[in-house]
Amino acid sequence: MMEAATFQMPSALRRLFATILVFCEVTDIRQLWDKHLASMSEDYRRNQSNDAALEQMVLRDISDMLQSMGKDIAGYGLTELLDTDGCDDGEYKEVTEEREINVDKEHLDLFSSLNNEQLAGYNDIMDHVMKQTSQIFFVDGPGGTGKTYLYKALLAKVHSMGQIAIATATLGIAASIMPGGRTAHSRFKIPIKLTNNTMCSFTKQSGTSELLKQASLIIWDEVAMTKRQAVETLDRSLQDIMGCPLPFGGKVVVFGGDFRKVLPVVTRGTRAQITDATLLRSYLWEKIRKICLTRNMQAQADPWFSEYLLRIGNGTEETNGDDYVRLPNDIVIAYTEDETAMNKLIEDVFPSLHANAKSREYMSTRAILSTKNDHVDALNDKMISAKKSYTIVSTPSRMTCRIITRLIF
Ligand SMILES: Nc1ncnc2c1ncn2[C@@H]1O[C@H](COP(=O)(O)OP(=O)(O)OP(=O)(O)O)[C@@H](O)[C@H]1O
Repeated sequence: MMEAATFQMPSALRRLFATILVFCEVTDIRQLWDKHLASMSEDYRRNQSNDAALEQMVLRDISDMLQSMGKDIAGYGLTELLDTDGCDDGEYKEVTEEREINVDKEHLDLFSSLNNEQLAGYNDIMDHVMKQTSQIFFVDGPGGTGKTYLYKALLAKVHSMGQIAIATATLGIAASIMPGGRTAHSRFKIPIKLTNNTMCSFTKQSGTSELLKQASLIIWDEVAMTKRQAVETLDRSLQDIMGCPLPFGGKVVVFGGDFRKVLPVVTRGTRAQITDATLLRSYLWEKIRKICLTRNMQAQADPWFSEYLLRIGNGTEETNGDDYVRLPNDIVIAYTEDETAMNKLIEDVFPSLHANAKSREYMSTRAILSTKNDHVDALNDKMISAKKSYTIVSTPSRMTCRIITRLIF
């Protein structure tokens, strides 16, 4: 934390703190908290001078992150997180925050560039928003087909009409790319332990309840990764606060995701148990209207690759007896004992690197992914030792899907 505090933003420090809580065995959490609270709250201090309120803001952010990792901040012996579901100046904080979300002109303009599939979905959803008629949607599309693009266009439209649109996602990273996005668990206060009867933990008089009542549109992305019980919990709670027996209390709800990707985590679960935990097995599934996006907007320049990915995701690509898919030779760099393969990988991903190393566009649109830090270090060392002033980043990036398959075998 001390090292990170010297060069990290406060939000990154808070994320690091939450990660340490979850994955490390800290002997004195309180001491770690006291030592780094000031650095973790630097950004909030600009608008908040009261120390107690400041501490609550940091606690709330860390609590949200812990919640997205399936943990409860109450179990770490930190200062108690007060329930802020209060009403100031006649309006709840949750509602004010949502109303204050700026409408991004760029996002409003996305409407004019939606492809046919996106546009059909957009019109259908907006039709229900305008008429306020109950409907659940599921935007089904493999990665790169423009689900987020569609959500951004929808959110901008609803916000521009002065109405409330709630953007959530199962994962924090997916939520963060939507305006006002929060993890679904923290936004809807979904309990960590789920049964077939659980309810969200907000009360009918709370700010969260008021926000949901006022919402014209609710978006929940990457829902394929969450357990169906979490979605069903929201369904029950919305019916309860709206006093309406229709799904989600009659709200317009848009789910999105891709069941070809990662499914919910079921500890030591069998394949059948994992499948049973998905939204596909929920009583809600048959009530959901599907919007299918099939055109890969990210890989437009490479239709073969986009179709290949689709075939793998759909399970239609030929496999051998053990369910393995053979990668075509032209996207594989064959492993060699010496450094030939590694050199080829670098040259393939970073062609004419020396000439382009100072180009932000060039460097930010390519990366080599590696499963191990040791390999990242080896690649970095190799490039740095060639007296070039750049590094390979090992973070997963949207631009790297082509590169993932170019690992050395
Ligand atoms: N209609 C469109 N016109 C131009 N670009 C588009 C369009 N739709 C999507 N894109 C671009 O395609 C890329 C992938 O889109 P997006 O991130 O929305 O896909 P996604 O389905 O959410 O992917 P993932 O599931 O991996 O998150 C982005 O760079 C986006 O800007």
